[in-house]
Amino acid sequence: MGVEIRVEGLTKSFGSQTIWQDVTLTLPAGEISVMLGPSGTGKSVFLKTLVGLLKPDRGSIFIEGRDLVTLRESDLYEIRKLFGVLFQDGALFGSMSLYDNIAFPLREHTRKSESEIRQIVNEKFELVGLQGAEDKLPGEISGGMRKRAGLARALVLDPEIILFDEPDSGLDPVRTAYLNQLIVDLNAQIDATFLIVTHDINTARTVPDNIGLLYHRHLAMFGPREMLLSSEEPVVRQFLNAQRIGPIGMSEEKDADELAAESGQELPPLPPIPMQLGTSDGTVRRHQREPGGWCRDNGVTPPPRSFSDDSMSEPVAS
Ligand SMILES: Nc1ncnc2c1ncn2[C@@H]1O[C@H](COP(=O)(O)OP(=O)(O)OP(=O)(O)O)[C@@H](O)[C@H]1O
Repeated sequence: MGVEIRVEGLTKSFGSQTIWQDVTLTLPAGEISVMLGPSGTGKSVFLKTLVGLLKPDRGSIFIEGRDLVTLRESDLYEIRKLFGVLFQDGALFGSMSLYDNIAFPLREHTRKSESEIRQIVNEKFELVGLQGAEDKLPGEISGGMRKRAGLARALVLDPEIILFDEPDSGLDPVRTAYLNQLIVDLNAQIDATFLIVTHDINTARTVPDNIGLLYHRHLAMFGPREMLLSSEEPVVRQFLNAQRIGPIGMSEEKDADELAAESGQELPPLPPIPMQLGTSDGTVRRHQREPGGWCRDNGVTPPPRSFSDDSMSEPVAS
């Protein structure tokens, strides 16, 4: 069914380098959330902290009423079983067939028989559309297939929460579109809580229920997709619309001179809010919101032509 993750006042640093501080957000149960941010803002560190691989300096991560940050290693082990993680490169063992890679967590963490394992592994192969590739080695398949195999492995212990670390990295736009569709279909089928770290603006604009933006060592905003896509907040507006004008510079923040030079320039209008990507068979996800619902409920007028079919054909350059 998916579980809620409530993050409160989370702060992480390495030595004297603060990565982010005071991050507070709730990943709603069963919903798809995306975390965005310029390179190096600590998105991967955030994922690793959620799953308990890194310890924060301060703050709490509540899952099912327990604070992960204060748990002993033995209890943390139990909570970690709720998570499936798709790492950037799939993190597959190069010398094992895809079948053995995907069976690995079941052989390591359960006492299931080989025939039970076969049944589960076959089911996951089918779920990610990799039937027939069981005997291949990771080096023999394309990057897109490796991501699918990594996803099948992340699913094998039936997680309640799935973390995707840049699922689209290294994929061409067509493969990214297929993977995004798989993510949405999967969410409809298994109803787990999804968090996706991505750089891909089109993914961020169309796939999730919620969007977060890490910037300059803090969480600039987190909330429903329509809230961020209609936001006039300069950093959010610049990032989600892939524009040069705004506070984000080439390496970090722009300095005062750079900002002054831009001060007379008019910002391009907000592009239409696209329709959210639906499931491939038309079934409605349990947490899917009605298009325009957030804007209407909050008295926000969305940009012209939002939520129309032609808004889908206007991808934002990323
Ligand atoms: N184990 C570690 N020890 C010390 N510093 C680290 C460690 N892991 C990450 N960092 C630093 O934390 C910062 C954030 O890294 P992270 O990989 O989370 O960024 P990111 O937002 O995911 O970047 P990108 O979008 O480029 O993948 C970087 O400056 C990185 O060098």
